[in-house]
Amino acid sequence: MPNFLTSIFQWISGLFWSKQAEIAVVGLQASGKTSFVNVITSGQWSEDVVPTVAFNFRKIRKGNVTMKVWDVAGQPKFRSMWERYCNGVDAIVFVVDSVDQDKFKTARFELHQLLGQPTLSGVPLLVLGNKNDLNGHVGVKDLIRGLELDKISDRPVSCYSVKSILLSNNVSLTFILLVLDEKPAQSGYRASMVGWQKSLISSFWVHHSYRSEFGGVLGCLDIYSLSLSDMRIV
Ligand SMILES: Nc1nc2c(ncn2[C@@H]2O[C@H](COP(=O)(O)OP(=O)(O)OP(=O)(O)O)[C@@H](O)[C@H]2O)c(=O)[nH]1
Ligand SMILES: [Mg+2]
Repeated sequence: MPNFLTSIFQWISGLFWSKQAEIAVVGLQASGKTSFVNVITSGQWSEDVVPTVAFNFRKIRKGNVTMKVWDVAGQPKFRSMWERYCNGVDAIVFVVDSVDQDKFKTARFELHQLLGQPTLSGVPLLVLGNKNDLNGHVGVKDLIRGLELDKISDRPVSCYSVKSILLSNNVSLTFILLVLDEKPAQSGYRASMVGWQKSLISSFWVHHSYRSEFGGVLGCLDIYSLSLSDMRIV
């Protein structure tokens, strides 16, 4: 195709396929939120992270996807701010340190308290159990139980076990789009999930899928090894 036709084609397909999303990333301190956001925005893992004060805001564009990201601080004194940053977003990303099981109770409390805010009703939730490169981490099954994700019935919920140090920005964006594409059970929903699951399965080594076991949680996978170049933004 001549160049100008390709450009026109890209412009038209951009109109139909472009996605804009705004997300808020919350969770207890040191769970890895800023590390994850660094990966989404720069595609690179950085060792030099400092505890966030209040929040960081990032805007990124990749392919047809434009995403605004609020990376909110997790120390106790900042948690009352979470609701403000989550208000109006397309998805809440809740990051948990999957090794630090002593903190699950606090994480569960803070998560359910947040979701109980009337302003956030129905906002899709993506839970990332982070740091699965470390010994002693728990998989999605225990995360779902520990955080009582199966009790959340007023919004789409997904849970993935990951290591932010090994994600690429495509992979991270794909997770988020995955959540945004999950609709409450209705006709057509299953077909779209099957498509997504297939694209995930072809790109990842998936060790377990508990989807059928936990009716309330739409997508949940333990992801241990990734082929970083495979994920495509659609
Ligand atoms: N092993 C391992 N360490 C990680 C991973 N993700 C983050 N970390 C480490 O966890 C620590 C905390 O990471 P941050 O990204 O600052 O955590 P945060 O959730 O932003 O913390 P606050 O800003 O205080 O709320 C850092 O030492 C990171 O290097 C991971 O996937 N694996
Ligand atoms: Mg941070």
